[in-house]
Amino acid sequence: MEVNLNFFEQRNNRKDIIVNYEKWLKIIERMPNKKMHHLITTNNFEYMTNSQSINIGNNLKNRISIANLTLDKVHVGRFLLCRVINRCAKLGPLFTLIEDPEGEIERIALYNWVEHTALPVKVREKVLSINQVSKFLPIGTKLAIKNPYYQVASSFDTLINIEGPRINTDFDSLIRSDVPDDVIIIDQDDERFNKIKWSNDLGKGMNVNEKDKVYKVSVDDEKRIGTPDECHQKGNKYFISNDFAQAVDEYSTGIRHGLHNATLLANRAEAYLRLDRFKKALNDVEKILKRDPGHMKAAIRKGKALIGLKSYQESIITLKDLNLRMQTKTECDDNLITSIKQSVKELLKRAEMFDSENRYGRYDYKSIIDEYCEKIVINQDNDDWACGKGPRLDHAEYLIDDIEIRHVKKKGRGWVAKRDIPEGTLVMVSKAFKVVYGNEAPLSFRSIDFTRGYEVMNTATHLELSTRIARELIAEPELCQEVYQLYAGPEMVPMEYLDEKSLHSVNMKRIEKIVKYNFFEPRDEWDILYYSGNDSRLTKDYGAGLWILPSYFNHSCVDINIQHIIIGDMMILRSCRPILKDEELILTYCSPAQFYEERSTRLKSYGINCQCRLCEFERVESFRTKVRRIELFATYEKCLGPQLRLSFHSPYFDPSLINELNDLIAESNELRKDLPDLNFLAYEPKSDLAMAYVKIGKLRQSLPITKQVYNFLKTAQLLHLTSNAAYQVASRYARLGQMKEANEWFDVTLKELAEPIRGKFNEDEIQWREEALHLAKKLAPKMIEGARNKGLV
Ligand SMILES: C[S@@+](CC[C@H](N)C(=O)[O-])C[C@H]1O[C@@H](n2cnc3c(N)ncnc32)[C@H](O)[C@@H]1O
Repeated sequence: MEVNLNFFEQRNNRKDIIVNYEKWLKIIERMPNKKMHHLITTNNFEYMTNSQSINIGNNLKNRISIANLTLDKVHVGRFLLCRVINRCAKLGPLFTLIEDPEGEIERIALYNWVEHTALPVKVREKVLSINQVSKFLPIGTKLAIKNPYYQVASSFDTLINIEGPRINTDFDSLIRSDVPDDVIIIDQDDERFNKIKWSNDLGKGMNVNEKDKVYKVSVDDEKRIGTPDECHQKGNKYFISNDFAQAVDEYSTGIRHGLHNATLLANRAEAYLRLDRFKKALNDVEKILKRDPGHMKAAIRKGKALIGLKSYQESIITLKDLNLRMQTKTECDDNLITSIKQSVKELLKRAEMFDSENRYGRYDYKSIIDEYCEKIVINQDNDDWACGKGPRLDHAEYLIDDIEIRHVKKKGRGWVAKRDIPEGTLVMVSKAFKVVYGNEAPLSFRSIDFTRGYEVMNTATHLELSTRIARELIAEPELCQEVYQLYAGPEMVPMEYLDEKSLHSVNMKRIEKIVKYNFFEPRDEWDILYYSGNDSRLTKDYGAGLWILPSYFNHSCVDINIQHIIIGDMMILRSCRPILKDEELILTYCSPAQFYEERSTRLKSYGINCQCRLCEFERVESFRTKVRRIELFATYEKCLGPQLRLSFHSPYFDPSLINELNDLIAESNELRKDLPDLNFLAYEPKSDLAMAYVKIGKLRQSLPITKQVYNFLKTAQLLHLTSNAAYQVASRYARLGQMKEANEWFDVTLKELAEPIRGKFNEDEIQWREEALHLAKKLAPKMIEGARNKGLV
């Protein structure tokens, strides 16, 4: 990392460090809760896991002072004796200022410590005020930090800066510890440390008062415990402001002190539902219904909780029963009853839809795409989803009965066909276990990982994903096994060898590995956002998500038989060619259009030595051929391509470019003559060649080349590009006035766009065009606008 190290040569003096720190605390104090919440979400930048056991007693020989810390070094086997001299703040880690006995002071960041050591599970997701968090380490608390890491970190200001740090200027020094067991709180009476003289007085009122020393606090401690009624009101207040976790806390306090209170339980159930804690919601409503089977709100919430728990049939029974009871309630048919009747009807419809999706794979793709387009909108001013949770869609999962997970030679587990599967079959619909979209990684950590230098990567998104998975598992430990059974790399023992305790406890290291080997990237597949002028982070940063069942598909660069499409948080997987009984189902983890070196570097990081047709061929390709292909590519990327793009947009087109393109294509064909269906280098120059002929008015010459591009993309299975290629053929026919052919090719375009999502249209389907057009209008509005101008729509 290129950090201006001069900075450290003139370390700020004690007073400046304190003043800066306090200024920073003030900014945090004034920050709205919502933004704080965004900043606290990343909490795991682990630099080491094998903490060394150090004796911090005997003669304190392993003690190191701040002045002796070396930058960018983990001081393994040493410990830093220090005491807290200011208040704490928690963003990702817990930050505070410390001084050592020599009187040197420094900022410190304790990662994971609050989560593992001090904070009750139920308050982990909350934003803690500086006063609340300062109770963990009151001023004067003495600490021994084992294996301290003196790090170059972003300055405190940039931690809360929307833009993130400006490399080279916004860096500072920081002592950090990632392993909670490395942070030892020293008892005031610990004799080993009593003889140590501290060069500074903490000053009046700064000595730690034993009764202030609260290492395990609950946010509730601050409040007087109210009556059930007060808790109810407070809970409702939080509920209305969408703070459902806090509302649950209030209702829970009320329930604890008010024995059985149906209203509190019903409200808490609704708050749990909003937090997707369906089991807890179900528990609450079951308690109510046991005493009062006629409690309508409880019955509705039971229906909702059962949908959340994927017990669709049970939900339908509950809701139908309620519906029946509602019909008889004619005598008191007031507004409330009418609105409950309406809710029950709608909920029942949803439960029936989920049931049909889940059992038969019957999805209404039109409404799914409508829902996606509605939910993907981002507020222009604040980068937040216009629609609450973003494009997380409300649908059930589906798994065909014709496939199963089996052991596959040299690949571990994989999906295998139990029977023959025709092309275009829906084999699976999966909802993300957790997903982080490009705009959701915490602001200041989005594109730069401070610990690993300048590399711009999606690691911050991966860490955010790991953190969210960990939080989910903390709340629902029974889900651990679902996640832990996924491949976690060669260095992690398979789940079968984990003991009972490990099967139910959150293991961040394992989660990070699982994310590394199994993540998928949700992206704007159809450029809807791009074309709608939405310049949000979502168009630039890919997100990352974990989908459980799709994680068992193995990879091949080419000749795949499964195509996967991500719509919001929903992954749709279809066969893209016929699959035979006992054949493995494979999809691709990377684009075959990349060079072998790029692909194999990425695949190596997954431990894959790919044996596909393309990799096998490219591995033995002569060095000369390889170099020539790279040269051709460079010529196209750096010279010819940009020149062409300029010419396409200017009134004059230089026809000599056509010769250059033809030469380049001919040579790349020659280099790949043994594998013509996989000459990925040629298809972009070929598209340009077709366009060049259009430009000089030779449309007839352009047509066969455009068709070749389409056919190549189709056989090479670059299926996300085929609809656009088909559209080029249609438009060229339209320009020639051959409307019959133009319309035929526009039909191909619509099918290429819609079929990966909704499956093959039947030959005799009359309405197919209407449905395909509906999807195309939503997903490719720009293309449809063009088609309309050409008289194709
Ligand atoms: C997402 S998982 C796929 C399921 C995995 N095979 C399992 O047993 O859970 C990815 C891992 O599967 C293995 N894998 C996937 N495709 C492979 C291939 N073509 N050749 C060898 N190993 C492969 C690699 O170990 C890779 O890191």
